[in-house]
Amino acid sequence: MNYPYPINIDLSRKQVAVIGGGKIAARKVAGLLDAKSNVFVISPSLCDKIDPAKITWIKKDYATGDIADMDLIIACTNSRRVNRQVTKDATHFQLVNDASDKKQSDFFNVARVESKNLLVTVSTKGKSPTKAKQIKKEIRQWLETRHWFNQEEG
Ligand SMILES: C[C@@]1(CC(=O)O)c2cc3[nH]c(cc4nc(cc5[nH]c(cc(n2)[C@H]1CCC(=O)O)[C@@](C)(CC(=O)O)[C@@H]5CCC(=O)O)C(CC(=O)O)=C4CCC(=O)O)c(CCC(=O)O)c3CC(=O)O
Ligand SMILES: NC(=O)C1=CN([C@@H]2O[C@H](COP(=O)(O)OP(=O)(O)OC[C@H]3O[C@@H](n4cnc5c(N)ncnc54)[C@H](O)[C@@H]3O)[C@@H](O)[C@H]2O)C=CC1
Repeated sequence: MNYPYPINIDLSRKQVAVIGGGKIAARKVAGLLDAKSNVFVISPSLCDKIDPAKITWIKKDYATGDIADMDLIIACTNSRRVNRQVTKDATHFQLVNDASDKKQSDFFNVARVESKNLLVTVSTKGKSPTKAKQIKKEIRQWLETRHWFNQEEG
């Protein structure tokens, strides 16, 4: 992604589909629940890091048509073929993240540092997620030395 357009999205009134129920799905689901979105997981299995009480679990293999009513979609099965099919099935008004192939993604997830009054996000434009994670940690260490970052008021 050479020309990213950064935005913060309010997902609290949106339906988000996560295809796949493994470790990566668990990370994406955690962020989506923090954002108060309505999460639907489409997957035959669910790892123990995803609480079925907090999502709608559609217990099946992905099939065309499953994402018809979804606003935002994250494809993170361990099959690149299935993930690619999800991108193919999406309409032009749905945004898809293919966690296994950045070239097939309309949007990327970002690393973040957050407090009550501040949100700092980090992206390497898809070049190195591990580097984004490391830079996030360094930014957090610096921010934690700033009084206003830790302030609860204001
Ligand atoms: C393009 C993007 C799309 C997206 O997922 O949105 C993407 C893609 C891919 N990631 C891969 C691997 C890893 N990703 C992580 C971690 C994170 N990845 C995240 C984002 C993004 N990852 C987007 C671009 C971000 C940017 O612009 O910098 C973070 C920041 C946010 C989040 O996931 O929510 C989160 C850190 C969260 C945090 O700690 O804060 C780790 C490390 C770890 O898990 O500890 C590894 C293993 C090490 C390695 O392999 O490098 C692979 C290869 C998969 C394979 O092997 O097939 C692909 C596929 C590809 O590159 O095509
Ligand atoms: N973007 C990112 O941050 C990262 C992405 N990845 C990618 O994510 C993929 C998934 O990784 P993990 O979660 O660790 O794999 P995993 O093996 O833990 O989980 C895979 C999940 O996909 C489900 N699944 C398989 N076929 C399916 C189908 N037809 N329909 C619906 N669900 C199906 C399985 O039931 C399982 O729940 C990796 O293969 C890799 O390509 C890996 C690391 C980081």
